Amino acid sequence: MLRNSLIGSLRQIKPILCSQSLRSLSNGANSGLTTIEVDDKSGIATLSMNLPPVNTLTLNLMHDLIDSINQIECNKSRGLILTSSNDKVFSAGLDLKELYKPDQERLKEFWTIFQDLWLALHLCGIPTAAAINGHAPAAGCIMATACEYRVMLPDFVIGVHATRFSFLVSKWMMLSYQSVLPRRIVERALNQGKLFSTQEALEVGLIDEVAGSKKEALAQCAAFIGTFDKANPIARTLTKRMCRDSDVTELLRDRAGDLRACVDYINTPLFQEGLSAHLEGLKEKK
Ligand SMILES: CCCCC/C=C\CCC/C=C/CC(=O)SCCNC(=O)CCNC(=O)[C@H](O)C(C)(C)COP(=O)(O)OP(=O)(O)OC[C@H]1O[C@@H](n2cnc3c(N)ncnc32)[C@H](O)[C@@H]1OP(=O)(O)O
Repeated sequence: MLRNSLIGSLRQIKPILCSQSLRSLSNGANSGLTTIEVDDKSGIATLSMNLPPVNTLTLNLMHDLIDSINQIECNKSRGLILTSSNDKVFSAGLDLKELYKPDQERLKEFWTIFQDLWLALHLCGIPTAAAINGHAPAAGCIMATACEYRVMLPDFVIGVHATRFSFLVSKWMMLSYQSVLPRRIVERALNQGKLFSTQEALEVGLIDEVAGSKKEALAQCAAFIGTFDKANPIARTLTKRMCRDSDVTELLRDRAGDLRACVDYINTPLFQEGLSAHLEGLKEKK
């Protein structure tokens, strides 16, 4: 709902018709795969992904994330921290099972909701930060880069390793990565299929800080959100959208074209064979 209004006019202040009262953050119509906790003192909302074992982005989890982001914005929270209830994995990225020999209509729905989630995070009017308390490969990394700040715990990996399995990424996914890292590093990392360790991610600037524990990561994210206290919230939101306008427009100008290209690519033998080998590799790990 919110996203549609933004798609109409990116520069407008979102015409939110939110009737919910502050802090009444129930998970209403969603599947309960996310939880929202609002800190009474700071007014900052922590949004946790809670889909065991590894927070794969299924249709339901993506739906719940979008719903939760909308709720948090509507309830005038001061900021949003995205994190995971799992202490080893932030998110394993897209649900690979949805991409293997897919039902064509469901695949379209799946890719469209992934586009929606990316837009929801990119256009979120309030300050956003990711407390990356576990591995964040592929779309897990893309979600983190859609936030404004990233704090990560040691000894995990983050990055877009798509080429390792003959996957490609859409241009808007690359732009997210490129909004955080210099283009030459993105080009190399994407082509290599590189997963950065926490320390490497800090050194290249993919993350902003390292934290010793989840509690510290949440505190560091909250401190970042606090840095906007002197900014007028409406001016801040409009400025954020202006800064992100070209990346968002890249997707919005031809969402249907992106969907077609992705569906076509996912159906190729090259993609399906790479995916099959990757799924086998995940099984054999055990
Ligand atoms: C021009 C047009 C452009 C065309 C582009 C179009 C489309 C291309 C699509 C490209 C999109 C890319 C974005 C993505 O996000 S794709 C997803 C990539 N993600 C991964 O490869 C992550 C794989 N997972 C892991 O590496 C590990 O699971 C881990 C996250 C490091 C966690 O390790 P660990 O804690 O040891 O857990 P397990 O490995 O044992 O996993 C537990 C369980 O979960 C299953 N699983 C893991 N990840 C996924 C996944 N992404 N999807 C589905 N299932 C997953 C794993 O198989 C285990 O299952 P079992 O317990 O049943 O064995």
